[in-house]
This record gives sequence, structure tokens and C-alpha cells, in this order.
Amino acid sequence: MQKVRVAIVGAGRGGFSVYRMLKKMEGVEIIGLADINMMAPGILDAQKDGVFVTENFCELVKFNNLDVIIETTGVPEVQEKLRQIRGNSTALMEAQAANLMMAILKEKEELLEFKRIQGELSAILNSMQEAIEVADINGVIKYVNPAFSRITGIPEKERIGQNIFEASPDGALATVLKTGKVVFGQRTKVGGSNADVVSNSAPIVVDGKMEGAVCVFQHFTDIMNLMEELKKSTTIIENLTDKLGQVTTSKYSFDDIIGDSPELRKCITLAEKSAQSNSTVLILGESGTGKELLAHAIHAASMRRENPFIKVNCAAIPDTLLESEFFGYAKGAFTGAVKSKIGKFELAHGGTIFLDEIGDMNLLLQAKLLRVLQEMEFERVGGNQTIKVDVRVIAATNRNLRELIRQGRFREDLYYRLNVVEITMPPLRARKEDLPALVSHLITSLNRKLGKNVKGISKDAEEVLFSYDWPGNVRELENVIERVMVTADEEILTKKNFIQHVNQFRMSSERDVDLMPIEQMEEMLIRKAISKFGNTVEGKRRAAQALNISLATLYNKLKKIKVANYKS
Ligand SMILES: Nc1ncnc2c1ncn2[C@@H]1O[C@H](COP(=O)(O)OP(=O)(O)OP(=O)(O)O)[C@@H](O)[C@H]1O
Repeated sequence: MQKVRVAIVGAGRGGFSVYRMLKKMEGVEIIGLADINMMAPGILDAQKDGVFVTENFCELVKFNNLDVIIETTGVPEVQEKLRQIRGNSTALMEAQAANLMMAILKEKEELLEFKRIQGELSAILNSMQEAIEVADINGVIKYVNPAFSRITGIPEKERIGQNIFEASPDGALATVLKTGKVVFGQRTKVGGSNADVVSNSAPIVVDGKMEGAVCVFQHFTDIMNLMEELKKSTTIIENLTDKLGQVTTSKYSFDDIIGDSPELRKCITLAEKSAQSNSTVLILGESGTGKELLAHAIHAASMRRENPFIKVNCAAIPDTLLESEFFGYAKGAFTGAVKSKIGKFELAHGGTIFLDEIGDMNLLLQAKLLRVLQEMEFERVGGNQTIKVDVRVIAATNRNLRELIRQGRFREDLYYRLNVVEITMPPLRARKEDLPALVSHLITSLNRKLGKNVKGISKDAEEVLFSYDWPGNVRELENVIERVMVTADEEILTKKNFIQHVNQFRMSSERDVDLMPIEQMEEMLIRKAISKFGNTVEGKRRAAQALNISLATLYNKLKKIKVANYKS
């Protein structure tokens, strides 16, 4: 089709609108625009589009085969001149006619826009899962979407045109039309069907006047199903949150174990080898020698490193709770078990479980643990489903397990299960050559923690540390260095700084005290510490700190000497 060739005279507001409208039309070719103001909006826009523009409209008229000149200035002289100079076959559309044409085109455009929106809306309404029903102010049903027919079984053709006051007089739509108020979450049966639904309905207000109402509803069973799904998801989320709170991965690696003494090297070499296998490891050694540190390092060097490292302190958990702590419990297993709980063995699946203070586990649980070690399966407390796990076990104790076996307090078969690889961490007094490296490592990390700038220790301070026996091992060394660094302002720590902290122990051993069995001495010190700090959890924590033993060890010893109820 040949295009209509058009020239526009006047590029102000009117001319610009004409230009914008016509340039979108396929059948129109705009030859150019003229305006005495070269900054007129139509001129600027046409320039951007690469269309010819001129200050002199006579230039435009010179173009051959011009079909129409649209004059938008409304200036009589311009109109007159154009009438004279246009070619015979060129029509002249003056301002008034141009305005009319614009009004028609605008209306057409609005109609197109309306059709587009209508198309989009009907696509949305048709694809909705919820049913929609619309009625006018008289109750005549004007629209239902496909979901309406799906849920109610009533075809669209049958429903549209009915009156809602007859079709569903008790429904939400009728209520809104009667009251003019929004209805929320009303459960009803859709009139003419058996569908049990939950509806929300609201008035349709146009220019402040209520014109009708719309109702959106869902099948009740759909909602119930959704709620069921939600409940399941909530349970899963709760379980995962529970798990996340407990799961940790190993915090330390072999690089964090400081010292190069042959005694320590022997342990590390054995531990490194065991990390490559899945064998159960039993770590023995006095309190504070780094048994837990070694367990972390073994996990971190093993194939299981990406999976959980779960620590259970067998001495810190009351016997009655230990089993459920280990294996979890099923819902309703005991009063208060309102939901099931996952145990440490399940949490450790794929990873490592570290059973600290294993020597303090009761005999019943020892039997259960033996079964887990043998078969890697167990049942939750109060549950009957067998749970299979893949867990690597590392156990540790500062107690003499052989002695406990002799006393009938530790199962021999469990001992042999556990000590597939047995590593005994040496006490610090047996590897004093590691002291300088440990001290320097501790100073560096405490400088960071305390914001200090300690550079090292003097020779005489080193002598003090070397001459001391370190019954609390590395933990005690850590505590001493921290206490000194908190109080000292010097960059180099001297004997003077240390003596008051380390000397406490030397003095007590050097003092002329009556000799007594060590156990009795220990009991005396524990009683003294508890009476000083109190028999509360916090008091025990501080007592353990003062005695340079772990809290778990203190609990152990308290159990042994039965001062748990000790009142000072
Ligand atoms: N060789 C070492 N290098 C660096 N730090 C160490 C070393 N050995 C122990 N430690 C540190 O000493 C502290 C006590 O170590 P850990 O808790 O591993 O001892 P433990 O033998 O498990 O003690 P307990 O039997 O009382 O539980 C920890 O802060 C640990 O990081």
C-alpha cells in the first residue's frame, strides 16, 4: 500500500501531538515539519528522528507528491499562503480539522489501551486458582472465572445473568451488596452446589458510588490441605533450626596444636594416621593436656571434615538425660515430650561424635553405646523405629579406665571397642621444651583478645615457668598467662609479673604442711573453692577456674566426694 505523504506546519503543542500520533501509523510518511521556532518540541523530536525540519513552511510545500499538509498554527495568514502555494493534488487540513482528527485518533488509542488491559486482566483471572464472582448493585451476576466453575461445578453460562440474592442469598457476595461492608474469611456453601468454601468479598466502588461487589473464594479442603502442608513445613523448619543450633564443625586443626617435643609429636603422628581411617579413637591424658583439641584436629583432617563435629560431655549431663541426649526421643516418650527430638548421634550423622569424659558414663548407657558402636543403629527413647547412622566416634577421659574396669564401673568390652586407636596426651611437665612455643603462641592470641602489645617474656620469667610442674597443663598455662597479661603493662613480662601467680602453687607445696593422702588434699581444696565461690553453677564455674580444672572435671570430682549438696 502506498503511504500517505504528510507535511506538518506548526510544531508547537498541537503540531507535536499530531507528529507523535502520525509517526506511529504504518500508512503515513511524514515528509517534514516547519516552525519559525526551531526549539519547538515537534522540531526537536523530528530532528532526533532524522525527519526534515525547516523554519520556512514554503520549503515544505516544495516537496513533490505531498498528499496532505496539516496546518496546526491556526494563523489565518499562514493558512491563506498555504492555500495559494500547495500543489493541485495536495490537500490542506487546517487546525480545526486537525484537532478533530486528533480527538478521533486519541479515542482509538484509548480503546486499544483498554483492550490491552482487558486482555491482561482476563488472562490473570482465568489462570487464578481462586474462584471469582462479580455482581452488579442489583445482584445480577456479571462475571465468573473458570476457577468458579471448577470449584462449584456450575458452568459460566448458567451462572451469569442469575441474581445472587436468589442463587446464593447467604453468601458473602449477597452480604456485601446488602451491607456495603467487606466480608473476610466467611465459610459457606455456594448456592446451587455442594462446594464448601471460604470467601472474601468487597464492594466495587466507582467515583465514590457502590456499583456492585466482587467475591473471591477457595475450596475449604484446599485450604485445609494448605494448612496441613504448612504444618509439615513448620515442623521441618523447627527440626532444622534445632539441628542448626547444635551442629558445629571442628574449630581446630593440627596446626593449632603447639609443640614439637617427641612426646607430643608421637601423639600427633598417630592422630594424623587415624584421621585417614574411620577407626574409633580413645584419647587419654590429664585434664588440660589438649585431648579435645586433638579430637577437633582429627575430625578436621578426616574425610568427614565438611560434616558435623558433635561434642557430648558425658560428665556434665545428668544420667537421666544422657540417653535422650544421645539418641533423641520420640513424641510422647515422657511428660513434656510434645514433639520428637533428634539426638546427638543423629546430629553427627556423616561426621564425628566426640564423647568427652567417657569414664563418667553410667553402665546402662555404656551398654547402649556398645550396641551403637557395633551396629551403628539405635532407637529414639520411647520410639520403635530403628535409626541407622554413619558416625565416627572419638572418646576422651582423664580417668584411669583400667582402674574403673577393675572396680566394675566401666565395661571392658566397651573399653576394647573404644581403644582401637589409643592416644595418651603427655602432661605439660613431661614436655617442658614446648613451653617457649606455647607461651609465644598464647601471647600472640591474647594480645589480639585483650588489645595488648606484649612482645615476650624475660629469661628469669622463663625460668619460673620451667621450674613449675603445671598440674593443670596447657589450660593452667593459658590461665596464668592471661591473668598476667590482664594486669601487666610491660611489653616484656618478667619474673616479677609471674611470681605472684605461679608462686601460689609452689608456696603451698613448699610450705611445711602436714602430709596427707593426695585425694584428701584434693577434697580439701575443692571444699575450700566451693565454699569461697558458692555451690551455684556460676560458683562452680569460678571454682573450676581457680582450681585450674575444667568444669566437667570439677563435677566429676564433686560426684566422687559427694559434695554436690555441700553447704558452706
Ligand atoms: N598443644 C597445644 N597447643 C595449643 N593449645 C593447647 C595445646 N594443648 C592444649 N591446648 C589448649 O589448652 C586448653 C585445654 O585443652 P583441652 O580442652 O583440649 O584439654 P582436655 O585435655 O580436653 O581437658 P579436659 O580433660 O579438662 O576436658 C584449650 O584451650 C586448648 O586449646
